[in-house]
Amino acid sequence: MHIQPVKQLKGTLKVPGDKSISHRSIMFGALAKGTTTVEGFLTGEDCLSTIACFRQMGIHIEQVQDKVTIQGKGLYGLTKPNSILDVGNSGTTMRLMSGILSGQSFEVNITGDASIRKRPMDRIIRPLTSMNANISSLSGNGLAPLSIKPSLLKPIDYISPVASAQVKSSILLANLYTGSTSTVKEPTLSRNHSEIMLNHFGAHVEINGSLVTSHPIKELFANHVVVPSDISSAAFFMVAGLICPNSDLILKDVGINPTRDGIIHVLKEMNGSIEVIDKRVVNGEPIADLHIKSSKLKGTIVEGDIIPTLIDEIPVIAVAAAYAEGTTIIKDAGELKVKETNRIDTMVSELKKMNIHIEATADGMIIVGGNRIQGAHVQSYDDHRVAMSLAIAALGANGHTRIENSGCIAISYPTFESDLSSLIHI
Ligand SMILES: O=C(O)C1=C[C@@H](OP(=O)(O)O)[C@@H](O)[C@H](O)C1
Ligand SMILES: C=C(OP(=O)(O)O)C(=O)O
Repeated sequence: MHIQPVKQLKGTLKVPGDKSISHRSIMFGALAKGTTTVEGFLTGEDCLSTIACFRQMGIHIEQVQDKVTIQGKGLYGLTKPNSILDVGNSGTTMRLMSGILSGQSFEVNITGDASIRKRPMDRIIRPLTSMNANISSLSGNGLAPLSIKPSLLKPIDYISPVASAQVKSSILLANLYTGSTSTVKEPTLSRNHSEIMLNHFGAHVEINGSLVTSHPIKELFANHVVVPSDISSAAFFMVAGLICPNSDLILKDVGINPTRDGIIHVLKEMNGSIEVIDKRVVNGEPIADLHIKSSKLKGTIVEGDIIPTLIDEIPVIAVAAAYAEGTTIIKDAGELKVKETNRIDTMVSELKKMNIHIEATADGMIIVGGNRIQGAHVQSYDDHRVAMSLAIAALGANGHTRIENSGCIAISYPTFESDLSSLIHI
C-alpha cells in the first residue's frame, strides 16, 4: 500500500461490522435451534474462517455480502468434519470453538496459520482440562494444532489470570455442555459480547462486574442479529480525523459497548474532539454515531482497567501519541505481545522508521510526540492492525509511505483502503 500525506479528511463513513460479534453470530447461530439471520456481518477473512469451520461441521450457512443465514441444528447438531479445522489467522475462532468442540461426541483437530501456531493456547487448555475436556496441544508445547476428543464435561469456578474475552467465552461455551452452573472471574472485565448474545439466544448468563455466571439451559433459540460497526475499525478513522488538519468526519452506527469504548475515553483525554451522537441500543449492544474534528492532541497515560477495553486499538493510539504534544505512556499492556505479532515490538520498530520517538517497555511503550514525522518504507509483519495503524501514521507525515504486506488488512477490514480514499481531500 502507498500512502501520500493528505490535507484534510471529510465525510460520513459506516465502517464494516464488528469482528467479535460477527464470529459469535455464526457460532451461536450454528448451536441454536432454527434459522438465524445476520445483517451487518463482517466479511473479513477471520469471520469467513469461522463460517468455513462450521460448514465443515455440517451447518448450512448462506452468506451474501453482509447478510448471513445460518440453519442452526441445536447444541448437539454439529457433525465430525472430514479434515482438520483451519481457523486461518483467527485467535477468536480457535479459542471460542475449542470450548464448543470440547462438548461434542466426535474427535477433531484444529490448526491455523503460522501466526496462530505461535499464540498461547494453554490459557484455554488449562481451564477446559479442569472441566474434564480431553484437549491437548499436538506438539505438546501449549500451541496449536490442538486435538479435542469426546469427554463428559463438568462445571468450573474459574479465576482467570488474564482479562481475555476469548478465555472467558471458551469456558461459557463449554459450560453449555455441563448441564450445570459455571463461573468465570476476571482480573478486570473483558468484552462481554458473548454474554449479551448468548442471552439474546435464550441462554441464562449473569454479569456481576468482572464475575460472570453461566446457568444451565436445555437449548439455544435462533434469532436475528444486527451487527454494529466495529469500534476497532472506526478507531483508525477517529485517529485519522484528529491528526489530519481541517478534518470533519461522521462515523455511523459504531458499537460503543463500555467493554470496548476505551479508545474514545483516551482520545478525549488527549484533547480530541469526539462527539458521541444519537446513542441507541441494538440487540443489547449500545451504538452511536461519532463526530470527529481535527484537534491539537496532548500526551496521556493509558494504564490499568481500561486496557482490555482498548487492547486492539493500542497500535493506533501510539500513532495518535506520536502526533500529540508531550509524552504518552502505555502500561499494563503485556497482552499485546501475544497477538498476531508482538505488537509492542512491531509498532516500535516501524514507527521509529518514521522518525517517531518511541521506546518499548516491559508492558507497553513510551511515545514522545511532536517530532517531524517522515514517510518511510515500513513492514506490516502480516499483522492487520499494524498495517492500518501505519497507514494512518502516514497520512500526516512528510513524504510518501510504502507499507509492505498490506494484504493482511483483509483479515478484519477488507474495504479499508477504499473507505480511506472516500474521505481524502488532497
Ligand atoms: O473475544 C474476542 O472477540 C476478542 C478478544 C480479544 O482477545 P483476548 O481475549 O485474547 O484479549 C481481542 O484482542 C480480539 O481481537 C477479539
Ligand atoms: C487479536 C486480534 O484477533 P484474534 O485474537 O481473533 O486473532 C485482532 O483482531 O486484533
